[in-house]
Amino acid sequence: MTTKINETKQAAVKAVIIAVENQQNEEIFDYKIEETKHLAEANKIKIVGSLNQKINRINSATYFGKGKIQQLKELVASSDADLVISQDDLTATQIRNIEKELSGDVHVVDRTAVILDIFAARAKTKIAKLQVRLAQKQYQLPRLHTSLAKELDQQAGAGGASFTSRGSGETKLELNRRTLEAQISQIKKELNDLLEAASIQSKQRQRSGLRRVAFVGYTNAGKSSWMNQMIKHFSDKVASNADKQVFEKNMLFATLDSTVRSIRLRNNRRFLLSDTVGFVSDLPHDLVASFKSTLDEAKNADLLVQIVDISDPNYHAMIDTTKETLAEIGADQIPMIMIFNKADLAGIEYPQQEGENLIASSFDERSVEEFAKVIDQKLFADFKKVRLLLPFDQGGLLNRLSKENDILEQRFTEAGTEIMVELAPEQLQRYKSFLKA
Ligand SMILES: Nc1nc2c(ncn2[C@@H]2O[C@H](COP(=O)(O)OP(=O)(O)OP(=O)(O)O)[C@@H](O)[C@H]2O)c(=O)[nH]1
Ligand SMILES: [Mg+2]
Repeated sequence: MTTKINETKQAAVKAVIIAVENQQNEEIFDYKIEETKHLAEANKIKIVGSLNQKINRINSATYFGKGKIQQLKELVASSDADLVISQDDLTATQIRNIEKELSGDVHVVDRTAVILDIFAARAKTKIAKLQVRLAQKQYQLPRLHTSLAKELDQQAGAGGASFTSRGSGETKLELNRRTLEAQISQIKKELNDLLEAASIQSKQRQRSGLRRVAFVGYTNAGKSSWMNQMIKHFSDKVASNADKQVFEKNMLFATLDSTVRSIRLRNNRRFLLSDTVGFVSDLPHDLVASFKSTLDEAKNADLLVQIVDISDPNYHAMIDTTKETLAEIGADQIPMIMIFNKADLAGIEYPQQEGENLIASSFDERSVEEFAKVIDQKLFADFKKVRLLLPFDQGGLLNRLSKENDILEQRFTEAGTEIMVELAPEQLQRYKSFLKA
């Protein structure tokens, strides 16, 4: 029976959430506290209490007012908490002042720090790691001279992450602004080089003329699961990694990189499908900025498919969160349909079309087939079936067309190759001189 010892050894960090409630956030206040709880849990932090104050203005020195800080002290002591997590971003002064009030080893962080921590722990690829490092450093910059800043740097340097769950041994190293700025530009440079190499691929895709669809939505809604189902059933087996599945897991922010796969429907219509990072409310601006290239996958899509976990009681708020994040990355004008996913858990009949949207489960083959139909109708609605006559010296065109479109008929005549093909409006424009009267 060593479990007891193991338990104490790995005892989770215990934290108290503090939040300010005002007219702007009262409607979504509970949802956001709930969200922070989940974020903390994802970092193996146990929430042992929460405290909120109804004030219209946050105290610039101590976040809460005087009396509330007193209550916080008592709560932290009685619940034996090691950490305080603020719902709003804190300044260096606020962190320092609250920590002083609490004394002892209790640390104060904000929700943004918790999110950065999760991202740091999840990042696997070189690009994702650098993107997180960049966001961390930028977050650190205005918070220099707090205990957090020192520790952050120490952790990042060691390749580790967690700065909400404190390790022991604080560094003596005093970081100055210039060192940090130099590190930031170094990371940016490294990242740019890597992204440049990667963007050659994405430019090639852009030029390919294939329609692009991106899964978007709240974290853990099932985007990667849908991606994998589409790869399994509709993969266009031309590229070497065409069948390669993506990582899906019941955890927040399982996906930090975007993946693009070529999909071929049963009627041979083709498009590019991408899976990308999930959203959460108030995603830190630094993170959004450093994940720009990853999020561009959504921004450059012709159609967005928002995956919604309809079994979650907060799914309406999650839809709003997704809408706000899409607006922040400049993708709110792109046409969008919804998959109300996890209908199996919600006890709703599926698959079921509701207007352009689908109630479904990614676990269900019929749902996947139904989604293929929905996509087919939506994505290719403006395609036109035409006959082209391509002179024999235009072999390149025929080659290109057969890569992007399904050649429905083909026959050789004296004047050239006559084909019947379905074209997108922009292709129709491009090939109009070859239209057969
Ligand atoms: N019951 C049920 N579970 C599902 C369904 N679709 C996905 N899941 C589960 O939901 C969890 C999250 O799935 P993912 O596909 O990783 O979610 P995601 O949206 O990619 O999440 P992030 O990458 O973290 O943003 C996994 O445990 C899946 O097995 C579904 O239709 N029904
Ligand atoms: Mg995912």
